[in-house]
Amino acid sequence: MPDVLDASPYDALLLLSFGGPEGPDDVVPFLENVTRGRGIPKERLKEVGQHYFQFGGVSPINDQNRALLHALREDFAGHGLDLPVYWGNRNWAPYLTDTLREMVRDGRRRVLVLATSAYASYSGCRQYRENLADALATLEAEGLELPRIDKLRHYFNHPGFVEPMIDGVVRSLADLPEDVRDGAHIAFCTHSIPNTAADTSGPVESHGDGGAYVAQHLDVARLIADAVRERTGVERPWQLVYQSRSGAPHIPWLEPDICDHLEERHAAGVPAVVMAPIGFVSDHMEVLYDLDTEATARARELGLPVRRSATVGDDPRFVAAVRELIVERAATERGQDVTPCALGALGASHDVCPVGCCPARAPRPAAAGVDSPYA
Ligand SMILES: CC1=C(CCC(=O)O)c2cc3nc(cc4[nH]c(cc5[nH]c(cc1n2)c(C)c5CCC(=O)O)c(CCC(=O)O)c4C)C(CCC(=O)O)=C3C
Ligand SMILES: [Fe+2]
Repeated sequence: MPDVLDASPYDALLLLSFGGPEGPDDVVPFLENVTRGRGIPKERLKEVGQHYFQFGGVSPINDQNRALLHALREDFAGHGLDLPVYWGNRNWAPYLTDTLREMVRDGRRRVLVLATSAYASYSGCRQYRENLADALATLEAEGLELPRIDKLRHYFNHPGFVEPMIDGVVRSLADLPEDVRDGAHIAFCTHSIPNTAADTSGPVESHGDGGAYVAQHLDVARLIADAVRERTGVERPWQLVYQSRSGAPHIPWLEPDICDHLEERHAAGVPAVVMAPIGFVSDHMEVLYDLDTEATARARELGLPVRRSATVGDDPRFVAAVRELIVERAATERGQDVTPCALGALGASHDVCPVGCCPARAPRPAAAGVDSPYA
């Protein structure tokens, strides 16, 4: 028998994700769910719909979450962590509200949330918290007793998130033709967001150009680049670049875009590039289309060899990291003195989002933070 791990006071984990379409008929309603009230131009939506149709209308994200769910359950069982795991999405079935209702009916009273988003920002954090508040409001209106909901801290700098990505970059470099391998640059890729959203990402005191969003990505990029240099014995230039921009062209979003970056590197004589999608937890559509399809096609036109390195997905080290994060947070909630596990210069992120953290354009209730209207 393994030692028993203590998850109390928590009685359930909720894997909370984005959700994605599972067939052609799902694509338009999914996009409507995602973009409701967000002012994304129609042209952009048509284009993004095509990305999904090109893959049979199926996003891989749901199967990736099913695999993660399975791996978490196996890992918990194997380590004596007695904590049931549920799964709900913000934008597609199984919907968060339905999952949370099921959890309440199962008698769950203290829910810990694992979001499939590792960094600070409105899109990666508060929007998830707003959707949790919406779900709680619905259950409240149904007369159900509301559980207390906490959210695990941002895990971008947890070794179980960073180490699989180091391996991934090393593997991608090894996969490049030998004559371009040592000269290859690394492009660390993440989702572009509006500059204003980046500047206000994270706690108020960390605001500055690019805010916590950019600072956290730079910290991870530096960790990976340093480890890759140590492992391969070659110093390679790297840069943080962006992808998947939407929104009106006159509103500034984080740049450079990966495709422009590849052109610029090629023009500068760089012989190859590894694209490392550090902003994402699994190989979902933003990776499959924006990097593997669009950016890779651009590179081919240029004659620039590129490789795209792996996301963590259900890597056993990431799964173990989730378990460690749970045990750590549960101990903190029980009043124990805990040293949170984190790599890099920034240290562990806060457990509970402070007031004003990654604000929305229009204030809305958000659960699992200091400013939550719920207990
Ligand atoms: C920071 C960030 C992450 C990473 C953190 C996290 O993972 O949460 C992320 C993930 C994802 N984004 C996804 C899909 C989409 N995101 C969109 C739109 C937007 N994303 C934004 C930001 C982010 N997005 C923003 C600022 C917008 C503009 C509209 C708005 O301000 O809300 C749109 C609308 C069309 C478009 O314009 O692209 C779609 C379809 C999928 C699912 C992929 C699949 O199906 O496999 C995933 C995992
Ligand atoms: Fe997105």
